[in-house]
Amino acid sequence: MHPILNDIRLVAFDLDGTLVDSVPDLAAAVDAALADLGLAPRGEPRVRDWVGNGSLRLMARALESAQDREPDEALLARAHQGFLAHYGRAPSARTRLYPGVREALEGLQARGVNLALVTNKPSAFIAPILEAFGLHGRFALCLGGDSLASKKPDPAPLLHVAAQCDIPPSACLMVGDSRHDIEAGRAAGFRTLAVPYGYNHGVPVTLSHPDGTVESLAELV
Ligand SMILES: O=C(O)COP(=O)(O)O
Ligand SMILES: [Mg+2]
Repeated sequence: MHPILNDIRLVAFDLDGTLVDSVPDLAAAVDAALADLGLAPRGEPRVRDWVGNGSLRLMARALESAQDREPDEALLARAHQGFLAHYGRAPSARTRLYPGVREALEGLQARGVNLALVTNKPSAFIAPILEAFGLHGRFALCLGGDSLASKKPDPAPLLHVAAQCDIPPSACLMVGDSRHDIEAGRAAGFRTLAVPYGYNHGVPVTLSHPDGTVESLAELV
C-alpha cells in the first residue's frame, strides 16, 4: 500500500478528472445547450479548464466565453437547464474510467478501507455514471454538489462523509484532481492526495501542495 494510506480508514474520491474522464460528454452537453441558444460551440479543450465548480459555474463560463461578456441571469438559467437535459440523456456515452481506478477501489475495499465519493457534479448524475462502470456498490456514501448547502472547496461535504462513517478526519484521505479537492481536504483535516491527469483550470494541481501525488491510482495499492 502507498505510505500515504498509513492509518487511513476512509478514502473520499473526487469523480470528474479523478476517477473518470468525463469531459467528452460534458463538452457535448455544453455545446448542445449553447446551440439551443444559437451560440457557437466551445469544444472539449476549453470545457476541460472549466470543470470543477459544478454545472452552473461550468455553463456560466461557457456562456461568458461564447458571448464575450458576463451572462445574463435568465439566459444562464435557461442554458443550465439545457445542459442538465442534454447531459442527462448521455452522461457516460464517451466517458472513460482512468487506468488504475478499478484496481485501486477493489484493493482498498479488500483491505477494509471505507470508500466515499464527493463530487461537485449534480448528484442526479452520480449513480448513472458509476453504474455504467459497475462501480456503484463500491461507495459507502456519494455526495454531489447539490447534496449539501455548500460544496468543495468548502470542507462540509468531507466532514459529512467522515461523520457518517464515524471516522475522525485525521484517519481520512481526500483524493482529487483539482485545487478544490486539496483545499477542501486540508480544511477538513483530511490527508490529501492529488492526481495530475485531470482538470485544474489549466494549472498543475501540485501548486496546491497536496500531501502526496500519484500518476495513477493503481499506485495506491
Ligand atoms: O464541477 C463538476 O461538475 C465536477 O467536479 P468534480 O471534479 O468535483 O467531480
Ligand atoms: Mg475533479
